Amino acid sequence: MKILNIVLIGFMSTGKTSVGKRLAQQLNWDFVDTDLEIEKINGMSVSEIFRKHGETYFRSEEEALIKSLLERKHCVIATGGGAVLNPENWKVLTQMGYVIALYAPIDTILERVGKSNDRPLFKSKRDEDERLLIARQPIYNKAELIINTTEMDVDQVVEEIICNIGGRIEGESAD
Ligand SMILES: Nc1ncnc2c1ncn2[C@@H]1O[C@H](COP(=O)(O)OP(=O)(O)O)[C@@H](O)[C@H]1O
Ligand SMILES: O=C(O)C1=C[C@@H](OP(=O)(O)O)[C@@H](O)[C@H](O)C1
Ligand SMILES: [Mg+2]
Repeated sequence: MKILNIVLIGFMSTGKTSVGKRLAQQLNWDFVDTDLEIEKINGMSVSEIFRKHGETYFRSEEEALIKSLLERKHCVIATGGGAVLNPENWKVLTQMGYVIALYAPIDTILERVGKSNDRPLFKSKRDEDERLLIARQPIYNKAELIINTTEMDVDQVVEEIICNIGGRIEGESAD
């Protein structure tokens, strides 16, 4: 099966946004980060949306945005970490393309988030954050490809994806 779009899922700070941007550049595809699109539409950051309107509003914006992507092709889509918890989003995203989960263990995630955490659902408290990671991981594990990014930098993750997709890009000839 040819790949029409690539969808990146996974926990906060596993690298979806950074990898997605670079992967799209390499493939010469569009890059869509669902959080950035929601920020553009609402004229404020995700954390401001959570503060002013609450998570329920953010999730409805996320669902509407993901639905609006359905007809797109040759896109790399970086989702927010909670997007695939909604079965409607899962349906659209799996229909759109090849779903890849990025994984990192909690200590790597804490290092990557660093001190400048602007993620409303990330508490920078190891036990609490790990509980959320463990609760969500079974959903991320439903992806067609899971990449453990612990020992990899962003370029290596991009390389791994490009190697994995091989000649399966839609629009490329089979030879
Ligand atoms: N493979 C990696 N190795 C080291 N740092 C990374 C890696 N992937 C992402 N980062 C860093 O981690 C932070 C969060 O990355 P980001 O792409 O925003 O993740 P996500 O979109 O999954 O939340 C950023 O500072 C980014 O530079
Ligand atoms: O995991 C989540 O529920 C969230 C992840 C964030 O995106 P990243 O995964 O890109 O940090 C963002 O969508 C929002 O803060 C909620
Ligand atoms: Mg992101």
